Amino acid sequence: MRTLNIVLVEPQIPQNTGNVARTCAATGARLHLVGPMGFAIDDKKLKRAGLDYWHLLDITTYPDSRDFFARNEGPFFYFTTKAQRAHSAVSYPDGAYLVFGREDAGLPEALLYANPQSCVRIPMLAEARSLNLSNTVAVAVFETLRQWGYPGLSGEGRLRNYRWEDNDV
Ligand SMILES: C[S@@+](CC[C@H](N)C(=O)[O-])C[C@H]1O[C@@H](n2cnc3c(N)ncnc32)[C@H](O)[C@@H]1O
Repeated sequence: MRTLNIVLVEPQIPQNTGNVARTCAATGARLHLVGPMGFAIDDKKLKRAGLDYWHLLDITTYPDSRDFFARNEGPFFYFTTKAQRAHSAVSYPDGAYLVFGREDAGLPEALLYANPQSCVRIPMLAEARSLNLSNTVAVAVFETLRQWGYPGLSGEGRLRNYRWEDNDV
């Protein structure tokens, strides 16, 4: 079983973190929440967006980035609109940490300039400012899981009695 780590640095909007928590719970990704955050971990909006998936979640919280980087060795991949390389051009290794910035300010520029080779961008129109944080995480998680062959996940729903024909789209 492979390990995927999702890191939210200073998230501010509880519904975004709740959505991310649900994505992590449904895929087995570990969630790391790095403070200071814009809400309390027991916020009702956070729990509501995560629905009843919290018991499936492997979650760790950190007071700040210094504590997070002291306790985790990477490899880190920084998701930022400022990167030169597309997120899908990278082969994500087992144990990868996908790192995302706060909704208003993104990741600190000093961190990005210190690690330009590890920065990736989900392609967008040049004039678009950014994607929503929780959508960005979903795209990143599923690109990584696609590369890994969806380990431990099921691609089979309940429509089992249907047989695909060659001419089905
Ligand atoms: C709402 S965005 C932050 C916007 C901020 N003004 C910026 O330019 O970074 C929140 C986070 O989502 C991620 N993100 C949003 N759009 C992205 C994209 N196209 N490629 C990579 N990461 C993206 C980044 O991690 C970003 O820090």
